[in-house]
Amino acid sequence: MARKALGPATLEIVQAVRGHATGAMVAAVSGGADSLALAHAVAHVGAERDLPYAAVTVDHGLQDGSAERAATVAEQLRAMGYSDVVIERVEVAPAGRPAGPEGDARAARYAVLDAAAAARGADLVLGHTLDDQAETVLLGLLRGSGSRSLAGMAVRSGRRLRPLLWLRRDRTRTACAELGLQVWDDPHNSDPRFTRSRIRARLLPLLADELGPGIPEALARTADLARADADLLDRLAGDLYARVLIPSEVANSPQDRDPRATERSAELPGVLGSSGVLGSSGGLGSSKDRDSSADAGRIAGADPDADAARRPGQPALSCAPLADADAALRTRVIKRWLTDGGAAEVPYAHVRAVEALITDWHGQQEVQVRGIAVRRIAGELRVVGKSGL
Ligand SMILES: Nc1ncnc2c1ncn2[C@@H]1O[C@H](COP(=O)(O)OP(=O)(O)OP(=O)(O)O)[C@@H](O)[C@H]1O
Repeated sequence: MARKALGPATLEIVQAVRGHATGAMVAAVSGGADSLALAHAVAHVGAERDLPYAAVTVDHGLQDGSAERAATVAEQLRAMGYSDVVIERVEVAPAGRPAGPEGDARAARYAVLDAAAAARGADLVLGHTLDDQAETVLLGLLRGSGSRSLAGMAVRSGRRLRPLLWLRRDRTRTACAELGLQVWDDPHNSDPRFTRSRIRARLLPLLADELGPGIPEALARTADLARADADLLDRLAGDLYARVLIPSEVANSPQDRDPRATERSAELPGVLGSSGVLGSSGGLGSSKDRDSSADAGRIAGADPDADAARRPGQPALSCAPLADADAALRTRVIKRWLTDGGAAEVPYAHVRAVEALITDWHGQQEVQVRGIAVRRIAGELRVVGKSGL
């Protein structure tokens, strides 16, 4: 690698990598300005510290000429001093899957990038910048997400390292100009069909025009604060989950059921016919023609049908301690339990409907979540089968 004086933007990026490099590194390089500037810095720091370094570029095969582009990126990397350069061709699943082609491409990309880093015992070094972080936070806000989503990306997450997360994107472009690197601009990044592209190209510039500079930095700060909160809450929720989870052997044994629920349901014959929230068979109203005494028996665990419908090997959740818990922890526990139980994705409304079985219990029927059906039986939440949702 040529050893001439580094330009100011290049030096900033090298400093960022110096600040986080602890061992072998694999740079993930798309050929855009962020990852090319990053790749240069990884090679620079690897050489000066005698750390092994490699680079991977992923060809998703989604655009014409993608193979040639990947070959060009590989050439640029070798010219920077890389001897270990890998072009990974990935198959992206057909459109129509829940994540869509973008999500599929991302999942396939991360799978090969993570594997390349793991095979070398290296950190996977990614070129996300502060602007990417700001866009992520805005996307989360606009979707009505919780603090985990607002938390965006961490500089380090396992083997994944994002040393440029506190640098503005224009610095990487300037660095590439300083280095004489030819940058590839992904047409997807400016394609107005993608929400992220519109946020990048229109919304953030509009916010800067209307509110002045510093918005991306403020959003990145929001991510940092939200991440600290989300980490704490996730840890506390993990502890609570361990306390309220009833292993499947116990959950499936009728004699271990909470007798208080039996008493309670016996006191509530008049409301036990209420229809399950979000159930495919009904809305929120009560179905008057149901046999409330049969429901009372089912909730008390005396109905053999309820036993037959229960999924074997599925742990239950104890309702009483969850009723006393803070909502932030309760909803996290519910979401995790539903996901562990086989729910594909859990929309907020479904978490709230399951939560109502704990906090607003009046004998509801089963709640249908994505992929599974949940009921409260004898003071426990149980997965009782698959849902049609
Ligand atoms: N085709 C690719 N090959 C190798 N690395 C890539 C590729 N595309 C993206 N990367 C890596 O991921 C970083 C972020 O790129 P980009 O924002 O396009 O991807 P992303 O991972 O989908 O990000 P996000 O999670 O923000 O959507 C790049 O700087 C680069 O390090």
